[in-house]
Amino acid sequence: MLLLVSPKDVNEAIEAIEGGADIIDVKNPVEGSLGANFPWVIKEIREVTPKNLLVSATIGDVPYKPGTAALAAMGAAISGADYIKVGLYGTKSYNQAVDLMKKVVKAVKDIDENKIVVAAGYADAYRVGAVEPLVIPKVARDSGCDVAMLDTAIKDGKTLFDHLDKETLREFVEETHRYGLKCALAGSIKKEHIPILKEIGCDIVGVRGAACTKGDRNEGRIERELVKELVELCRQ
Ligand SMILES: O=C[C@H](O)COP(=O)(O)O
Repeated sequence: MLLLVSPKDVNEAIEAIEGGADIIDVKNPVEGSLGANFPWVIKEIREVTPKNLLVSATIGDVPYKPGTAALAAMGAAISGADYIKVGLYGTKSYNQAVDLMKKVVKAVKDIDENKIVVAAGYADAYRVGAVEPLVIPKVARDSGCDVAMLDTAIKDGKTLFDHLDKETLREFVEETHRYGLKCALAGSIKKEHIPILKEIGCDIVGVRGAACTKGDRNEGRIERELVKELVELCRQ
């Protein structure tokens, strides 16, 4: 299982790289769960990241505005992101989510068909009125994405597993794999969750809080030693 770590600046990215993270996921936590960072931060992080490591960038917890999302995705791709993650926050149905993701896929793949597009839903979608998490694999498949992902929308200490149980997450993973796509799971993941995510066949686990000082995704900073511990658990 690969470890995706979400730094907010270049110094945190260096800690994630030195700690052995597989995917460096540029994020801006003050703008929300999947908050977008600035193009120049993505570019700077791409420049310090070894070529063999993937750089991911999230374009935000996006409203149902396909034009805005497509343009933001293009910006992330041009700034050097290999992975472009979209938080399906304002899309209220399967049809809206597919519509938006199709436009994002077109914008990104027109630049480089090898870039990876991630449709990210929320395990706690019921708390924010977003599209149901179990619809995300079909959204990803029907819009031409490469990865189906879940995170949590509200970062209040509740984890992915507080909203969806292991068997439901297993269904999510298996459906995603049936469609030939990869699966990423996140949401205040702690060390003890990693063996469970491996057991259900998850391909990529995403973390920020668990890699930060005192487990605090907002006030803490990513530390290489914490990243190393998480990497070891993913490799076991
Ligand atoms: O993409 C993954 C997120 O950065 C997860 O953040 P978190 O572990 O603080 O919930």
